[in-house]
Amino acid sequence: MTNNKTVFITGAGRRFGLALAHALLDDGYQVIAHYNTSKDGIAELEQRGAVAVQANLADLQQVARLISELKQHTQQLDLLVNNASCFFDNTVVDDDLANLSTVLNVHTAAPYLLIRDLQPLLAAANGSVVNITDIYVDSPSTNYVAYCAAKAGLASLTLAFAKKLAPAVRVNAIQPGPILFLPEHDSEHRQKVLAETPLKLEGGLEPMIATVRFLRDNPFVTGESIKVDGGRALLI
Ligand SMILES: NC(=O)C1=CN([C@@H]2O[C@H](COP(=O)(O)OP(=O)(O)OC[C@H]3O[C@@H](n4cnc5c(N)ncnc54)[C@H](OP(=O)(O)O)[C@@H]3O)[C@@H](O)[C@H]2O)C=CC1
Ligand SMILES: Nc1nc2c(c(=O)[nH]1)N=C([C@H](O)[C@@H](O)CO)CN2
Repeated sequence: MTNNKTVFITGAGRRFGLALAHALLDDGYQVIAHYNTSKDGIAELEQRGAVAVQANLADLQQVARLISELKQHTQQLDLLVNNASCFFDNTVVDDDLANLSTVLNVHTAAPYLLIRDLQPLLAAANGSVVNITDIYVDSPSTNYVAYCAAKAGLASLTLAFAKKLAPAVRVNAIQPGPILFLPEHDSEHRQKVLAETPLKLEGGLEPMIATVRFLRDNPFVTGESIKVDGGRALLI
């Protein structure tokens, strides 16, 4: 059963983006799922009727092409979720300056272009944008300096576009904490993070999905940023 509403999710091929895409398919949305390399997850979504679009968001020419492709698929956009992210630490960034551009483009420049150029489709639906930032925006990690700066840029875009696009379009953010560790995160890292997390658990993806639904469905919230972090922001 479709609700005749359309969502575009970046980074929908794995982990949170993939889970969110499945949840919005469950809600009856037409899902346009962006991916860069995760084809397996995307194939699952396509089997459920989602439309897949590929782009490396580090390359702003590909972002421009992605926007053109999107406009061929739909004339309205009820929800845009800027989720794509590359969690590069200082070593990765300092080893290759191209990675610095990647971090800044994926987290800040690409969302800027997507919101700017998809604004007419969002306004046509009185839609909204949800930007996925990070609790590190307010208390940057010294090990992920460029990543935190780029996410802070996305947080600033949230406030600016909330002002600029009102009343037709709402723009909000979610600041995750430890929702889902990476496979490479060892027990020592996990224990350290959970020691800094008052609720003492890895949040999982459902609290994030519930928060996207809250921001999507609440007509009187814009320019807001909600922490979904088990309280970890209190201690870092
Ligand atoms: N997991 C956690 O505990 C936390 C997560 N967050 C944030 O929550 C969001 C979801 O987290 P999570 O699912 O763990 O994220 P992941 O790091 O697992 O995945 C991020 C997604 O971004 C996409 N991506 C990465 N680089 C590029 C690129 N150059 N071009 C296009 N797409 C790209 C990937 O696409 P593909 O797979 O197709 O290559 C992937 O689907 C992210 O924004 C993250 O920063 C914040 C704090 C904690
Ligand atoms: N793109 C990603 N960004 C972030 C992740 C992740 O897995 N992918 N994870 C974190 C958390 O801090 C996590 O590492 C807890 O240690 C931050 N951003």
